[in-house]
Amino acid sequence: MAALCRALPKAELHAHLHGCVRLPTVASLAPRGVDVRCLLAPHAADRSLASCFAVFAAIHATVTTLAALRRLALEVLEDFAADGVAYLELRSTPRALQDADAAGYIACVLRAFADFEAAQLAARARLPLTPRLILSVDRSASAREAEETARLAVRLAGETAYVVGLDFSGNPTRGRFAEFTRAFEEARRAGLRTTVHTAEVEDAADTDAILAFRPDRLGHALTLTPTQLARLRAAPIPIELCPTSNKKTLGLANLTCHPTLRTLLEDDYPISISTDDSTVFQTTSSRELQLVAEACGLSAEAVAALALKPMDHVFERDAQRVESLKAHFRRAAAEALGEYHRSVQSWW
Ligand SMILES: CNc1ncnc2c1ncn2[C@@H]1O[C@H](COP(=O)(O)O)[C@@H](O)[C@H]1O
Repeated sequence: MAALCRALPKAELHAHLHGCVRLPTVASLAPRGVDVRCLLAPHAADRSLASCFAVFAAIHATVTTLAALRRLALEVLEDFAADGVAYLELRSTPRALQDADAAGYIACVLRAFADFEAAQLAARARLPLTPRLILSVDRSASAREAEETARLAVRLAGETAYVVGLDFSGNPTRGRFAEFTRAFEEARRAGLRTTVHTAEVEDAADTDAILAFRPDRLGHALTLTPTQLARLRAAPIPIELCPTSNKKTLGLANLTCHPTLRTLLEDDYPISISTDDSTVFQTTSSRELQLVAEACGLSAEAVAALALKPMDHVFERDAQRVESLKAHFRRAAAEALGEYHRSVQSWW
């Protein structure tokens, strides 16, 4: 199953740039006074939300220049491509660096995307990765900052195909979606797609406000009340599930205790399986797929279908491109399944 999951083409829809950085890079860049030991193995066992946010603070204190950000972004793209991710919606929160403002930060990430694609083309990559960017609004920030981020996202979406949406994330114990609705309405009016971290911790009123807004996708959606779940079943909004992240932040013994995974799979609800923060949770897109397959006893065909499923709710705006990506996915998945069955037969 591990080999099949690695070989399948994957679409990663929920990955935060700074949560996916390479550890050795962060360790080598960390300035004096910034302790990055919280990223290392023994500490990684504790990934409560509080621990995650301590890690993000250490990474942000390390990545303070455009050169560091560019290196980081290129490495993240390389790592997802090496894991067989063919379509990636990476998200990141614009912030000022020592040598750039928030707009300069995003311009740097977009240049890294373009350079990465040019390098793939030159290398004639067999399964090239299509990168897209979602700008994140941090729920700890002010409504004014959120509106600036929304306006930046709208402007850039008019200038480049790379920018496809607006996300709401950050420490879920802070802020409320209702304070930021204006920014998200502005983005939606301008044609941008929206995804909102929802019910990562228990907060039924916040979840009600998010569901009333009806974003294009929901992140996590873990602590839903029965009424909220029924509402979603009646009118589905695709959910981005991040199994290892969910297991760790909720403190679950294993994935079979996940509050929604099995029921959403059984309902054929629109979901995507994602990493959230591949470094913080020490995982990959392939591994997340494999963990779900093992926890839910999926057949090889069901896993291949699950890998393809997110392509139905990507934020890519070019419909023709989505269709050609899907065709590409189906061909590559058929090859991976063929190889899997051949290897199982020869094993017997
Ligand atoms: C664990 N679950 C999570 N829940 C909520 N927000 C999260 C998150 N994981 C990451 N982020 C958000 O992404 C930022 C890091 O990447 P960027 O600096 O934006 O590239 C974090 O600071 C947080 O705001």
